[in-house]
Formats: sequence, C-alpha cells, structure tokens
Amino acid sequence: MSPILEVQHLKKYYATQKAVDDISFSIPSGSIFGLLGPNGAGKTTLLRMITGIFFPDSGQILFDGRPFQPETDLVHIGYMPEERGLYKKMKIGDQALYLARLKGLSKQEASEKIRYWFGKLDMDTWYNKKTQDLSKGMGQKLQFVTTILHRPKLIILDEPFSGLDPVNANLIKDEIYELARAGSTVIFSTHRMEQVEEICDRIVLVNQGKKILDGTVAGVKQDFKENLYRLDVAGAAAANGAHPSFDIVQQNAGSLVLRINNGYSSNDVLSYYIGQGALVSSFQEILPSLNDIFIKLVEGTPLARQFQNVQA
Ligand SMILES: Nc1ncnc2c1ncn2[C@@H]1O[C@H](COP(=O)(O)OP(=O)(O)OP(=O)(O)O)[C@@H](O)[C@H]1O
Repeated sequence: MSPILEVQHLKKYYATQKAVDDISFSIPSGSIFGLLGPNGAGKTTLLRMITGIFFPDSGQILFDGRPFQPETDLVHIGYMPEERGLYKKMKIGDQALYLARLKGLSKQEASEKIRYWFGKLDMDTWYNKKTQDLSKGMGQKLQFVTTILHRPKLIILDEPFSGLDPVNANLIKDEIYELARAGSTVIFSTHRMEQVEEICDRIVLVNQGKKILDGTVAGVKQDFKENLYRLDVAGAAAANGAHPSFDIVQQNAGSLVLRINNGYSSNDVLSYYIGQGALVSSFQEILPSLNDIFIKLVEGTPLARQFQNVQA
C-alpha cells in the first residue's frame, strides 16, 4: 500500500537538546500506526512537525506522495493533541460546529456530522452544556469527535485514552478500527505499550530523539522471540521431561515453559511428550510483549526502569 506519510531524515534541536535526531519512517495508507517512546523521547516534537506547528531543522515530510504543505494539507489531517484545546465557556454544540467549519465543512454538513457522531458516542444531551462542565473523559470524547468529524485522511491521536473509563475507551477504540477500515490512516502516540500492541499494525519506537525500532507489531515480536513455549500436560512423564530438543525454563503443576533449542522444532517437543504417554492439553508459543522488547533494547538504563514501572 502506498504511504500516506513519509518522514525523511527529520531533525529538530532545541538549543543543544536533540529532540528529533535524524528520524525516517513511512506510514502505509489505512494502517493504524503506533508512535512509541518514553517521556521526552521526541514524539510530540515529531507530531508538531507532521502537523506543521514546527518546521524541521532539516529533513523532509511527504504527505500523500508530495512535499508536505501545511496550508493545503492540514485540512486532510485531524490532530488530537495531548493537551486539550477547547473553549471553556462556549456551548459544546457551538464549539463542535465552529471547529468543523474550520476544517472546511459547510454549516449543513457540519451539523449533520455532529448529530451523527454525538448520537453514536452517547453525547446527545451535551449540545447546550459548556466545556467547563464536562469531566476530563467527556472532554476527551468531545475532542475526539472534533478531530475525526471531517473524515481526515490522516488522524493523529496523542494519548487518546487518557482519562477515559473502560466503556468509553472501548467506544473510541472501536471507532479507531472503523475509521481505519473506511480508509483513514491513524497515528497513535503513547507511552502505553499494551494499548499499541492491541490496536496498531505497525510501530516506530523512539528513544532520546532516535528511532530504535520500526516494523509491524507481529514482525517485531517474531524478531525478538526467544523460542519459548507453554505446554500444559497431564501424566507423570511430564514432570521429568528432558530431551536435547528443549530446556525447561519454568515448571508448575501440569504446566511447563520450555525453550526449544536451535535445530529443533515444536514437533520434536510434542513427539517426545506424546511418546512418554503424557496427555497434552495445550501447546502455545510465547511471544514477547512490546514492553519486554523495549526493556531489552534499553536494558540497564533509567528508561528501562521507567517502563518496568509502567508495566507494574
Ligand atoms: N520547547 C522546548 N524547549 C527545549 N527543549 C524542549 C522543548 N520541547 C521539548 N523539549 C525537549 O525535547 C525532548 C523531546 O520532547 P518531546 O516533548 O518531543 O517528547 P515526548 O516524547 O513527546 O514526551 P512525552 O511523552 O513526555 O510527551 C525532551 O528532552 C524535552 O525536554
């Protein structure tokens, strides 16, 4: 699929701080793309360049195959920043209408879309409320609707689930899938690895202004896998398993974690246990989580500890 966005050798320095230091990646149209990294990694700076708020010091951004031109391209981009940008005293209906008109919709189109989305996301009673009367999560939903209302080609969501309860988080998650199915591309920026793992097809991981990982979620997990499998078995032989094809890494009653040795396959393990008369009830590969992978990449540094805390 052709890329909707290509970032080529992008650099942005603040005085001596290399916030974004020669980062390149490409985002295929229709994908849900995770921009990951710990606090201070450079994600917001990258997004601000992609949304025309900052000019890069060097490098190039291509949008839909052509050099990015904020004046004409921004209408095709919806950006939901982490910090909220709503007018506190304005009525919510008026605010949604105003923001939709800024994105180029006619008054009638805007009203229809607002009615559609407010209905879809249980916001029907909100029209005459003021933003200052909304909770954090309600403000988040409103900001989401005003970001996607004009069906932008590229939707950029910075920490979209912060402050949302599980029901509303699911509602928004379903809409993200739906928007991608309908052809929009979604960039999802966060430091929450487990959310990205669930939602995104592709990821880029940045750390201290540098790209340290780039690929599909499935591909990255394959690249970092350690040939670990979980085997649930019944039968006395199971507890005493020993064979050149594997090592037992962990063992609980009826459940083993095995590492398969190079040159052997999962069939060798299964054949061994079946040959021993054990009853295998389940056999499954254990792939590393993105959190595990990140910790491995920056092992021993303060950042690794930061991510261990996130996971805990
Ligand atoms: N206006 C600024 N002036 C100087 N340094 C800045 C400025 N904005 C960001 N930085 C620095 O640039 C680096 C990248 O910051 P950035 O906000 O892009 O990170 P981030 O990945 O978005 O972090 P977070 O997840 O905490 O939002 C950090 O070291 C930060 O301190």
